[in-house]
Amino acid sequence: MFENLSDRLERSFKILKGEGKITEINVAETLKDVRRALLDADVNYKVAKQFTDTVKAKALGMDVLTSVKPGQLMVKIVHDELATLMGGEAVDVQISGNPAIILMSGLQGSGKTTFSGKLANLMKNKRSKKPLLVAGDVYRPAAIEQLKVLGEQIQVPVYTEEGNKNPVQIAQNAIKQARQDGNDLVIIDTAGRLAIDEQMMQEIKAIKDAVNPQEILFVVDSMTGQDAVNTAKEFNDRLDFTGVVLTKLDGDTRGGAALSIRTVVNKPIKFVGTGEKMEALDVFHPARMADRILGMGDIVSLVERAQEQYDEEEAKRLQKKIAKNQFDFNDFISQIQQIKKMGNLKELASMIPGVGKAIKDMDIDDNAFKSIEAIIYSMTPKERTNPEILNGSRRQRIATGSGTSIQEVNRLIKQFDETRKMMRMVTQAKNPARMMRGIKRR
Ligand SMILES: Nc1nc2c(ncn2[C@@H]2O[C@H](COP(=O)(O)OP(=O)(O)OP(=O)(O)O)[C@@H](O)[C@H]2O)c(=O)[nH]1
Repeated sequence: MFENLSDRLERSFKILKGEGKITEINVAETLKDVRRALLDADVNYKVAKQFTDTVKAKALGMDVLTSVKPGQLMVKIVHDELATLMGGEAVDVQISGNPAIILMSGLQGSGKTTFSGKLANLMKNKRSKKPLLVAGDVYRPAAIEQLKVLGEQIQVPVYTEEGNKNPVQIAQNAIKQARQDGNDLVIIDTAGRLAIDEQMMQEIKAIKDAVNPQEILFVVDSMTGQDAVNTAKEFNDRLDFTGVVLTKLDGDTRGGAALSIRTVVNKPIKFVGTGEKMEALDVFHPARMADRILGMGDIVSLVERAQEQYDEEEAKRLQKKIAKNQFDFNDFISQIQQIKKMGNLKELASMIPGVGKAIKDMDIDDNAFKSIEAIIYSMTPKERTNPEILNGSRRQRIATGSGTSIQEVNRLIKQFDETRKMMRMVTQAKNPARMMRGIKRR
């Protein structure tokens, strides 16, 4: 995401970074370039103009031209202004109240149902909440079904009233049910509507008035560009929502909506959706997003993502096995699964500073682990726990079973052996002499 914008901005700053050639003229030129880049990324015209005007004023105020590193100072000013444009500080979602009630709004297909599931999952796992999901789309039976499937997947109950066509009643009944069952968070998914559909706009307003939610989140597909900003405005006029959720930021979006929405509706962006999986949800941090736009990477989010998925118990168990030299193919595959849980590989790699641009045209296959998994799953349980018994004929059988080649199987087993040796050495590192002997033997 934002690739075009970060490329363009980087190019605009290049002139400024060149030594000794900075003049008032090329600062002005750069800012013109910045504005053009913003407009091309689908940022609202007024927002882009206001942005460059502010940057200019700040640059003059700080006497950029006579500073030691004018180029870097300009980048910093633009970075800080980008963060301010997107709201400055991260704003948390309100979950006080028992039950706390969160109402979803947004256009058809914006990703409301998927986000409702992701939010319930996050609240359950990270905030120790007991959420209840409510299927408030009375028009599309498939939408109710979709929510039920998600609920099952993340193990969160879903309240439905098939046959009842009154979403206000459904929402009220769901809240009663939540009180009875001790659910302290109610997430109400509603029917996707077109802003111009008066009846449907009245309906969601009626739900709001009846249940008085702590949060009304406006879910918007970031790929819709300028339209997203207009729709946000219409929904905000009617509902006075409390926050914005940008979905599909993993897609081929130009990102302008993210930059404009905050200014246009003056409501914070609270979450961003970055994929179809239930884990693909990030709390929105303006400064980190500014880093990303300027190609500085987002290492903090990457570390957080790793920590979230890191299973301490599992790590302890593994450590013990490694120490006893019992690390086997079952552990190997469980490690792969942990990495996969962190999300899309290309997206993860692009959070590393400097890597985003380098890999933007590269095809990083999310199925990179597929053949490894196929090979391991084609082993018998005995082979997985005792890799030593993998002789030639067993390897051939595994290759056939997994639809790979004997070379691939050999390569994997070799890699596995090396990993095991390395692990063993690291655990012996407390005894350097033994470790050195180990290295010499290799
Ligand atoms: N790549 C990507 N796809 C997403 C994301 N969020 C949702 N989707 C996909 O977008 C499509 C629409 O999402 P839904 O959650 O069904 O949208 P909705 O707003 O509930 O749609 P209606 O039920 O028609 O109102 C689905 O195929 C989702 O898998 C995201 O962050 N990234």
